[in-house]
Amino acid sequence: MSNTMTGSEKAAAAGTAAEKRKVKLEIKDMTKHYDNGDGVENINLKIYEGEIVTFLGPSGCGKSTILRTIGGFLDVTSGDILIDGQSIVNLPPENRPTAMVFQSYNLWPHMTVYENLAFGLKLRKIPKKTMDEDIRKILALVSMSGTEKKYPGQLSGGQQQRIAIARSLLLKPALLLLDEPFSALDAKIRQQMREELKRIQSSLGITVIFVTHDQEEAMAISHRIVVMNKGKFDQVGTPDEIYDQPATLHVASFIGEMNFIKNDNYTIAVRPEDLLVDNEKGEIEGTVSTIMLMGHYVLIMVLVGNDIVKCYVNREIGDQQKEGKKVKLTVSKSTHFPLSA
Ligand SMILES: Nc1ncnc2c1ncn2[C@@H]1O[C@H](COP(=O)(O)OP(=O)(O)OP(=O)(O)O)[C@@H](O)[C@H]1O
Repeated sequence: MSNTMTGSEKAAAAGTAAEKRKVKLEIKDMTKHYDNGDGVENINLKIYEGEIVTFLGPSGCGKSTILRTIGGFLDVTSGDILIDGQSIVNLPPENRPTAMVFQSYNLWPHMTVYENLAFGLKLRKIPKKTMDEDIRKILALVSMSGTEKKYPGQLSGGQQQRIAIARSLLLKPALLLLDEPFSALDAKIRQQMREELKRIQSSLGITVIFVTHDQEEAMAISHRIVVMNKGKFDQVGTPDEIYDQPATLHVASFIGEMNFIKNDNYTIAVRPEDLLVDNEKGEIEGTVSTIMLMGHYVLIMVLVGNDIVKCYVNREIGDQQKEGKKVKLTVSKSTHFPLSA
């Protein structure tokens, strides 16, 4: 995609490309209410072949509920779910063309890696020669060649999760469902696993639905993100679109760093990197309260009225500032929300 495109042009281009692709999953007016009334309401969504779509939102917003209704672990209250144009809501999980990977790897501890991987294939009566070949290939794909004889207890968390993903992929699902698959892993391994997942997904062209409450993870791996809040969709869009044009205050506050500056009519949402800090020119007056060197950039906290406004500036500009000094800020890009929103 051209670097000269604006965020909205990129989003439109991505949208057009998505429209041309085959719809893999369609959720139509789906509602799932638990007995206590909690759940999700009137969910509508199309996911296209070869996409990674992430459900992102705070704990309890309904991400896992939707994933489980797709996987068949929960019945829907009303509405329909279709994969490749066929309704799946009346099928048990084992008859759906989906495979689910959970946060806890769910490998059988008494079985070797090979036996864990072979289990589902044996149930499908796949001939041994084909099975061995498939297992060899999938282990290579998840960078775990040569581990066939190991037991899960002899593998690290990240390695166990690679095997769990390999096990799901062996069943050649139409849709791979991943429920917070990396949240038990430490930060560095987690980041590696994101890259691995993207590589695996693009080499197989498989359609993936990913659930996380980690916005950075969602931004890093997704073609599109569904931002959820209290059982509903707040916004569905590409990472660029969600970051540059948040549709609601919730999306604006949930994704990335954001300042909220109120005037008489609006709340102005402005990212720290979209504020220019100057000694003379600028529309907003404030006083530098703190300066922090963050590595390749500097965080300047500016007191505006009673609010602290965060600004990211380069080191050259950072070096010109001093705590206690009066400065002026210019907003280069922002989103306005009515005060009642
Ligand atoms: N089995 C259940 N019975 C009753 N209510 C439930 C049940 N499972 C979930 N809920 C409620 O439904 C809502 C959505 O829960 P869900 O687990 O889908 O959220 P989530 O976004 O996946 O959260 P988390 O990130 O914590 O897993 C919450 O209010 C939760 O309390």
